[in-house]
Amino acid sequence: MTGIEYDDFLDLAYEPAASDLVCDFRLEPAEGMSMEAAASRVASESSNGTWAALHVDEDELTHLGAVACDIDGDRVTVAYPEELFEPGSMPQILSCIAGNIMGMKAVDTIRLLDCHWPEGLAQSFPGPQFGTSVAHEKLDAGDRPVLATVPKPKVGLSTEAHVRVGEEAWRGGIDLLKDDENLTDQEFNPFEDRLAESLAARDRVQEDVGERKDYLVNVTGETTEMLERVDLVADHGGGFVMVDVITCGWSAVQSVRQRCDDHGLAIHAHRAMHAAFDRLPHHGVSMRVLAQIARLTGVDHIHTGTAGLGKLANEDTPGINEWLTGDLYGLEPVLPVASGGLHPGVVDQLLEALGTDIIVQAGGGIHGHPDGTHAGAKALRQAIDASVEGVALEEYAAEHAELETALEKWGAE
Ligand SMILES: O=C(O)[C@@](O)(COP(=O)(O)O)[C@H](O)[C@H](O)COP(=O)(O)O
Ligand SMILES: [Mg+2]
Repeated sequence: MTGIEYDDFLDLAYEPAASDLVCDFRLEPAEGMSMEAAASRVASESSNGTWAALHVDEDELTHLGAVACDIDGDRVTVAYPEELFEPGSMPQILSCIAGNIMGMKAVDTIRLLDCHWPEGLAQSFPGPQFGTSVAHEKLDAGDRPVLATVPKPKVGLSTEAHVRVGEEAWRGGIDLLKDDENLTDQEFNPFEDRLAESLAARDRVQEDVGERKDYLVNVTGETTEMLERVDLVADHGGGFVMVDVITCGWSAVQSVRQRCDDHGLAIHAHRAMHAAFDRLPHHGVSMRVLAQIARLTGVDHIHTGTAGLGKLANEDTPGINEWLTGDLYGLEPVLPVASGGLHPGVVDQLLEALGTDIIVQAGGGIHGHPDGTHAGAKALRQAIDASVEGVALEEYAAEHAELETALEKWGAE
């Protein structure tokens, strides 16, 4: 017989094995609880332990206990044996490292900060099908950022109006038209009509301007319905789908990835609701970890923030982007998306902070242009061209009226 109790899950001399999944947490023990005691409870409850001491027949047990192996201030490192996990199942992994421990009384707060993925477990996931290569495999962005726009207002436009706005933006220099997160298949703008007519407009524009364009159509919905929408996108000749990965859940993302593999479609990951997990610095799951999960499960692009330049709060965009594009056992890199409150006046600072291997999305920053969508799109493209060429926006604006008007309207911050 062997006994299993909380103290068995703490070993500060333990060196993680190469095959272990190693997670970094920030935690505040409950009043009267030591950091060691709290750490052992985190390791226990997130692997195979529980609050009562257990007595199990040695012959009947596979040792799957995690180990709290380092404590540094409010940081605790826990190493998980790979046998604990079902290869290729993100929901199962999260049920361990971000499951019940998030609600334990033993800690006042707990945040999963970072994960160090072992090769075996990482490679049990497909990773992106295209990743950063979409910029030249599916579009003609070359060395500049890919440009995207969401028609605004977010919802309520008829299909006809949506397509008109898209065509104006594409003709103004935008590469990707994108649905907003709350536009799916509503009566005022039904999914298949919107899809078919937008792609027809895309084809007209491509014919005229000689530059590839595409559409990030939002397929988000019930999983079976979502997979049928993915098939429809392929039937109509689209190259991309958009999925809201947090609201859908990772198992749905994994199903969409498989279906997109069949059709050669790229996946744009929007992340509505991410802030419910990552906004509070002492609790939840960091955006860094959410981005890691997104890369493993196979999205090609994901929103990661604007390095503080936009309207939404974000954490460590440069660090997350570095992880998304760095080496990971041969998995494709993910193209980060900067979006939210952006306009031509901040483009130079944005590229300075995040580089050019990104997607820049502007909705209000294009459709709010005083001269309308087409001028707004031209102004954003001009700001990008100026910044890539290293010319100051104001100087470039002197020769480009649309950019000049945008700078007058929104300034350079
Ligand atoms: O609805 C919006 O707010 C946006 O369409 C941006 O519109 P604007 O360009 O008009 O601001 C995006 O959903 C956010 O950028 C998502 O946030 P994040 O990129 O941080 O995930
Ligand atoms: Mg939106």
